[in-house]
Parts: sequence; C-alpha cells; structure tokens
Amino acid sequence: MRYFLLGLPGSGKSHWGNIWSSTLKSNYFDLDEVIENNEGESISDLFKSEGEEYFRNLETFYLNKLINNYKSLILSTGGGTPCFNGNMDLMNKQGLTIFLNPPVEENAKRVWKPENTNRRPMFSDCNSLEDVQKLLSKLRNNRITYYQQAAVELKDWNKNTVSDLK
Ligand SMILES: Nc1ncnc2c1ncn2[C@@H]1O[C@H](COP(=O)(O)OP(=O)(O)OP(=O)(O)O)[C@@H](O)[C@H]1O
Ligand SMILES: O=C(O)C1=C[C@@H](O)[C@@H](O)[C@H](O)C1
Ligand SMILES: [Mg+2]
Repeated sequence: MRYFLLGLPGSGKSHWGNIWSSTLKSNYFDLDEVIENNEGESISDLFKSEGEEYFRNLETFYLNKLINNYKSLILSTGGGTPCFNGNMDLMNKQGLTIFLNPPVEENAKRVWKPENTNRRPMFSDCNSLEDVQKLLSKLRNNRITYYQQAAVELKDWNKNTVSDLK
C-alpha cells in the first residue's frame, strides 16, 4: 500500500510518517527532502532562483517517480502538493491519502518554535505566534477543498496510531 500524508506545514506529516514507517517497516520518504537531495538545492533557494511554478513541476515529477518506483511507501508530501497539477487525483488513484488536521492553534504553536520557523522559509516574515496563526488560517482556507478530498482525515492529532491508517 502507498500512504500519502497531507496537511499544512507543521501538521505532523514528518512526525507521524517517521513513527508509522518504523512500526510498519515501510519505505519512508519526505517529498521536500527527495527534491532537495536530487536537485542539490534547498527548497527556499529553488523558490528564489526558479520560482514557484518550476518548483511545483518538480514536485509533480518526483511524486510520479516515487509512485512508479514503489508499490509500498509512506510519503510525507509538501504542504502545497495536493493543490497543484492534479496531484490530489493522482494520489487518490495510487494509494490512501491521509489528511492530518490538528487545530490551527496547535499547528501554529509547533511552527512558532524557533527550530521549526527557521527551517520553514514560508514563515520567515512572521514575527509572532499570531502572525503564524494568521498565515496558517489563510493557507488552510485556500487549500481545504483539496485536503478534504483525502480518503482519511485524522483530527485526533495526539493519539494517531497505525490502526488509523487501515
Ligand atoms: N502529535 C504531536 N504531538 C507533539 N508534537 C508534534 C505532534 N506532531 C508534530 N509535532 C511536532 O511539531 C513540529 C512540526 O511537525 P512536523 O515536522 O511533523 O510537521 P510537517 O507536517 O512535517 O511540516 P512540514 O510540512 O513543514 O514538513 C515538530 O517539531 C514535531 O515534532
Ligand atoms: O505549503 C507549501 O506550499 C510548502 C510547504 C513545504 O513543505 C515546501 O514544499 C514548500 O516550502 C512549499
Ligand atoms: Mg515535514
């Protein structure tokens, strides 16, 4: 089975992806890391040098590549992956899509931790927890129609277990 984890930045895709992949002994990938490792450039540099459209096309290219190469995997997608180039339809056809949907206040608290804000360039202009929460709410409003196409939505963000995936 292929499991695709979806959700806003800081929603817990990497957190749960790591836990579930070790429990299920499954291949685990993070799409942002796959892009960075293959392109030899950070996501923020790619955004700066080539622009968002170029990045979104890379995202779709590596998503397809992983799907073609692995019948079984857990993939943490990028926060925007489901919203571009028909990626959501592709993931729904090729595996189980799981929307991690913690309360926005909790999501914001996680992103606001310095170690998390620093590695998420999208939040670099945020100067307070309130700024982070506003940006997350805006992203959520723009993206919810895609996220809600997921086969499974997990709200019980503190207690998700492998059995939730089945
Ligand atoms: N259920 C949870 N309980 C406590 N801490 C959590 C939980 N889920 C995630 N975290 C913490 O919140 C932070 C953000 O989570 P994580 O990195 O998994 O988000 P993400 O969805 O992968 O974000 P991104 O899209 O930016 O990669 C991390 O420090 C992580 O350890
Ligand atoms: O939410 C988004 O649009 C993004 C999230 C990150 O995971 C990266 O994929 C990139 O910074 C874009
Ligand atoms: Mg992550």
